[in-house]
Amino acid sequence: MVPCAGMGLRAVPPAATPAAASADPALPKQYHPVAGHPMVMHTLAAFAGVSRLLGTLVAVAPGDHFLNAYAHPTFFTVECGGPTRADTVLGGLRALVARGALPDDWVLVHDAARCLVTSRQIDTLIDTCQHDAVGGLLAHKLADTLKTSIDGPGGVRVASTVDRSDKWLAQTPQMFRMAPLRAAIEHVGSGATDEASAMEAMGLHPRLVPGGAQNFKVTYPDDFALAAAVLAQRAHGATLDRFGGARGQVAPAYGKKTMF
Ligand SMILES: Nc1ccn([C@@H]2O[C@H](COP(=O)(O)OP(=O)(O)OP(=O)(O)O)[C@@H](O)[C@H]2O)c(=O)n1
Ligand SMILES: C[C@](O)(CO)[C@H](O)COP(=O)(O)O
Repeated sequence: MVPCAGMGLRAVPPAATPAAASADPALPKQYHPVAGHPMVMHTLAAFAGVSRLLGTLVAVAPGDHFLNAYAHPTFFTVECGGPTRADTVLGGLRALVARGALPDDWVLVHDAARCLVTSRQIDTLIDTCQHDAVGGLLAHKLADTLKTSIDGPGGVRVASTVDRSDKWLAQTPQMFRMAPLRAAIEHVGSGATDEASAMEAMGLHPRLVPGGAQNFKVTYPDDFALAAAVLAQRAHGATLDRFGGARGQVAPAYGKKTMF
C-alpha cells in the first residue's frame, strides 16, 4: 500500500525564490515531475518490479484523479486519504480487507514520496521479514553526530550530544501482518508517524533491515534535485529493469504514458 494523500507542504519552495517561479504549489509533491515522470510513478515502478506482490493499493485523497492517466494492472487507487498519514493508512487497510485481504496476510506500507526505493530493497525486506513473528522496516543507521537543542542567546544552540550507536532513521516499506497492524493503528490513533511505532506501542519490536541513504523521503525543496540526480545516474546504469524489462532493454509502456 502506498499512502499518497499528503499535501507536501514542506516541499513548497519559499515565495520569491527561483524554484518558486517554476513550482506548482497546488500540486502535491508526489505528482511533481522528477526525472521526467511524476514522482510517485518511480515509486510504483519499484513495486511493479516485485513479482511476488499481489498488487499495490495507492491511497489517494478524496477527489484526486491524477493517476487515472497512468493506469496499469500493477496498481489501483482508492480515495481513502485522511487528515494524517496514519488515517490514510488505516483507510487503505480497511479497503484491502474489503477486497479480501486476510488477517494473517502481509502488507507493505511505503511512502509515495520515497521514490528512490528499489525492487531489490523491497525483496530484501520481504526475505528478511516473511518468517519473523512481528515484521519489520527498512531503516538507515545514523551516519552523523547527533545533537539535542535548546533555544539560547541569538538562536538555537546545542544542548547535548547523544549516543548514536543505537539510532536508526526509519524508512519504508514497513511490513506487518494485516490484523495486528490495523489493531495497532486503531489503538494508537492518528498521531502514529509510521507503522512500526504503532506496533511498538503494542509492546512489539519490529526488525530493522538496512535500507540505504538513497531511500530518503522527498520532503524539502532541495530533495527534488537530489532524487532526480540519483534517478539519472541509475538510468545510465543498471535499473532500467524496474518494469520487468531486462537490463539495457527499453522498458514497456506504462499505461497511457510511457515510463523509462
Ligand atoms: N494525510 C496524509 C499525509 C501523508 N501521506 C503520505 O505519507 C507519505 C509520507 O508523508 P510526508 O512525506 O511527510 O508527506 P506530506 O504529509 O505530504 O508532507 P508535509 O508534512 O510536508 O505536508 C507521503 O507519501 C504522503 O503522501 C498521506 O497519504 N496522507
Ligand atoms: C513513515 C516515515 O517515512 C518514516 O520515516 C515518516 O515518518 C513519514 O513522514 P512524516 O513526516 O513523519 O509524516
